[in-house]
Amino acid sequence: MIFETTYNDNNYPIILKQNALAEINHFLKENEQNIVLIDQDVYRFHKDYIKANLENQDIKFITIMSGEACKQMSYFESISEKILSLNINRQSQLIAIGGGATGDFVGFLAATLLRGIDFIQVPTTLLAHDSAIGGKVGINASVGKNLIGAFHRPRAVIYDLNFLNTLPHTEIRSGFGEVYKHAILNSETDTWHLMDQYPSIRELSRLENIDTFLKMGIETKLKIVIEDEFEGGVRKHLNLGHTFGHGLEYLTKIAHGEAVMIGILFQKIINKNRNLFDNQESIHIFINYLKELGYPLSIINNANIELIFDYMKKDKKNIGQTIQMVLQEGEASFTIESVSKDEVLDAFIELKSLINE
Ligand SMILES: O=C(O)C(=O)C[C@@H](O)[C@H](O)[C@H](O)COP(=O)(O)O
Repeated sequence: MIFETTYNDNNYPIILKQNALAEINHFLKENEQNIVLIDQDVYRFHKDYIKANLENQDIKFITIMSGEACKQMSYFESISEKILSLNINRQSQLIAIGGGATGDFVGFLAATLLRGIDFIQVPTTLLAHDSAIGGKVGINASVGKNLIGAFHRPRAVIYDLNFLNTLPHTEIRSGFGEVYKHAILNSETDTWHLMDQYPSIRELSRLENIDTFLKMGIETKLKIVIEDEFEGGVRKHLNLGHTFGHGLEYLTKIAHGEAVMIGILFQKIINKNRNLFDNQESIHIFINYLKELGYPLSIINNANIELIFDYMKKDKKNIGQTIQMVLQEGEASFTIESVSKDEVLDAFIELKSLINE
């Protein structure tokens, strides 16, 4: 499958298929530096496959720390210096091979080195079907996630489904969180269809038909980011589950998409308390589903809501001193609303009691 963005200019393709990696050769620059920055674990597992697919065997590889660990300012500085020591110029390009964190980090290097050079996203996880598209790139600050960043479009996204075969369960659950989010944003039909296809972790870990749902996710995301690239309005909906999720993730270090799924649950409780889309029944169905898939709900028992709330106060959607959350008003209908501290504390007490029922 090939998708193409439909901006006014600088469009890029998203190539999604088994063995997509070979397509990268069409995007390598002749007589310029192409530098691969690759998650060290991905390099360990897949270096032979990756190198076998590259026609230019002189490409420089730099392995980087795996996962969120790379998204630190000190690491950003050291890798920047390393790349600059290779005498790059504005025609050079970076190639990010790894999960969402790798893409965010390498994209931010590309956005800032020499005030901006090209980069290619080669996502290797389920989660990265979301993060590789739309141009959000960045690193973390000590006070919160993704607080230092830019919007910088990739030149191409090459999504080789072969990489998904070696993902551990946590990583599958994490990516599935974003797939699920896209289904909710899209329609109730897609959400039920997804739940029917993957009723438990057994079916989910086989990832049968996952390309159908990745297609749905990518189409959903593309529609939104093309309408509102810089997150002035509708793009905020893509942050569903992230206000609480980012706080929980940063505090507990659980995987991003696992935290987002718990953030979606938190958002459902607030929806119910405001008589919006959810009710007791829909929340119970969702909790049971999360349990079937093995999401780490028990992490909530020892989480400190005051600390999570401090992270929520740093969320980029906030206006003035108020926390803004994505809430659901109806099927595929979302709104951004201010949420008070009392409301957050009440929802957290309810969340704790519901997961332990
Ligand atoms: O693309 C977007 O916009 C999103 O919000 C997608 C999110 O799933 C993704 O995790 C994103 O990186 C979060 O962005 P942030 O602005 O909340 O840091």
